Amino acid sequence: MGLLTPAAVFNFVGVSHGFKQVTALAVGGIAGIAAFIGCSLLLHRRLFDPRIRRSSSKGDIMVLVLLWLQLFLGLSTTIWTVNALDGHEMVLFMGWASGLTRFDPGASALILDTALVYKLHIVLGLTLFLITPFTRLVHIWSAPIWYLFRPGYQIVRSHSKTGVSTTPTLGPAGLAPSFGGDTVPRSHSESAQ
Ligand code: HEM
Repeated sequence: MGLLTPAAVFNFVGVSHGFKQVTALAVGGIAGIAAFIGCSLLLHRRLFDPRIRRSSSKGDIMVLVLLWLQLFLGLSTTIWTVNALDGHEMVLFMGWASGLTRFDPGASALILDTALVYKLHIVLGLTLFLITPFTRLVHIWSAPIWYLFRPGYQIVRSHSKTGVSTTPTLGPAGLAPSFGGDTVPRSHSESAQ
């Protein structure tokens, strides 16, 4: 959003380039660190939890690896950005982004002299958009408002009469995980949790 909003809008509302740059660095940096920690945990789980690993396609793993790399590159840009707090580099990126929306073939010339890490981050960012239709990332184009209105068919575990643990356990390789208790649709469950 920040890159695609025309500079004239920021000028109109009185937000200077320096203020926008520092805000983007601070807010984006904090959000980026949180996302990096979360993505690392998810990637570790997907790679090293045997049950999750068995049900993951190559595409599922690739998407997480690319997102992890993208976050790493994005956070790395901050090392360069702290030396450009007046926002002059950010103005170049904004010019490049608005050039893209106008199909301006000369847009890339604006960012030719910026650090390599920005370019790697941009190439990978655009690649993530490119692979979206072929991976699980496709869900970013859906607006899941229908979830608010759908009937309750969430699957939950019933309480076992025998007192046997209902903790999910690993089934034989290649099969779905087995559960200690019966699995029943929520609408039939006596005590939906
Ligand atoms: C085509 C897509 C993308 C483009 C063009 C892009 C561009 C940029 C640019 C120019 C910066 C430097 C901003 C500055 O100077 O302050 C940046 C920073 C950053 N980007 Fe991206 N990015 C893209 C996608 C992504 C994605 C998908 C993620 C997360 C997975 C991400 C995470 C970050 C982070 C954490 C920072 C550092 C914090 C900040 O400066 O705000 N970027 N990005």
